[in-house]
Amino acid sequence: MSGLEVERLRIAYGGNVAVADATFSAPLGRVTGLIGPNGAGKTTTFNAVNGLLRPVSGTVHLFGRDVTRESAAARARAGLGRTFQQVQVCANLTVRENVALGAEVRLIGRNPVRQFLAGAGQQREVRRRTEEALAACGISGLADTRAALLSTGQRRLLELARVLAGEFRLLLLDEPSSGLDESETERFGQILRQAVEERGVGILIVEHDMPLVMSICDHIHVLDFGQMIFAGTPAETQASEIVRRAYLGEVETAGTP
Ligand SMILES: Nc1ncnc2c1ncn2[C@@H]1O[C@H](COP(=O)(O)OP(=O)(O)OP(=O)(O)O)[C@@H](O)[C@H]1O
Repeated sequence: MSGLEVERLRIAYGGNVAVADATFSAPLGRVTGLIGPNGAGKTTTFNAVNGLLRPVSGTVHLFGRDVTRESAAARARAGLGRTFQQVQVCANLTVRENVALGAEVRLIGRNPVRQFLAGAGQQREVRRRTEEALAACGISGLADTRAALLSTGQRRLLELARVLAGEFRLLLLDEPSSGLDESETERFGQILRQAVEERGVGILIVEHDMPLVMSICDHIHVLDFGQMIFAGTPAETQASEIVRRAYLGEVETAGTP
């Protein structure tokens, strides 16, 4: 089944067009990269896919359904997961409690009465998913630690574990490796590949860390000044003269793709 399909998406802030007629897809069972220089329109595109921004024109299909007019909450219920550029965790809860939130929202639902009445079976399932996600992200040893005490890298892993504990079918990741050191980034990449291969989910990732992008993506789309300028495999993207030129001003800071 199809994951995300975006067609001729146009997004403007006031009169300024930030994304111009972008067409791309992110199928299930694949890691798809969305890259481009600073200000290219990647986060703006994510926000429109997610439902936080309304496009001027164009369509967003999720799992074969047109969700262009649907809210962010409805898209989340359909199976769209997301992390943000700024890590968002509940600082006063423990790592385990944070991760359990991800499992509870999807299993028990939004209705507080249903949460109160959640059966033992559901609670067991929440616990199982929580422990599984903690282990997958290598943070079981931190389960009882308050999130406020974690390093940025550990918070990133916590955020990922919370999403993995839920039931998303397609995950949007916005610069997930920022704040991670090299070995944490490598582990992060392995966790993502594992989720795709074992659960058949799809991932769309915006990321500046080119070694990570090149090692985990099956397919890459490149944005520049709001336009899709290239799409191809990691090897094709690395070899592309068009992509290289788009990145020229950033060679020293981000590394060329
Ligand atoms: N809230 C906003 N209001 C007005 N213009 C905005 C807003 N957010 C982004 N822009 C503009 O839209 C364009 C695309 O920005 P966007 O943040 O989507 O790019 P990006 O590719 O995610 O950049 P980065 O890699 O730096 O995060 C930029 O020109 C930016 O200045």
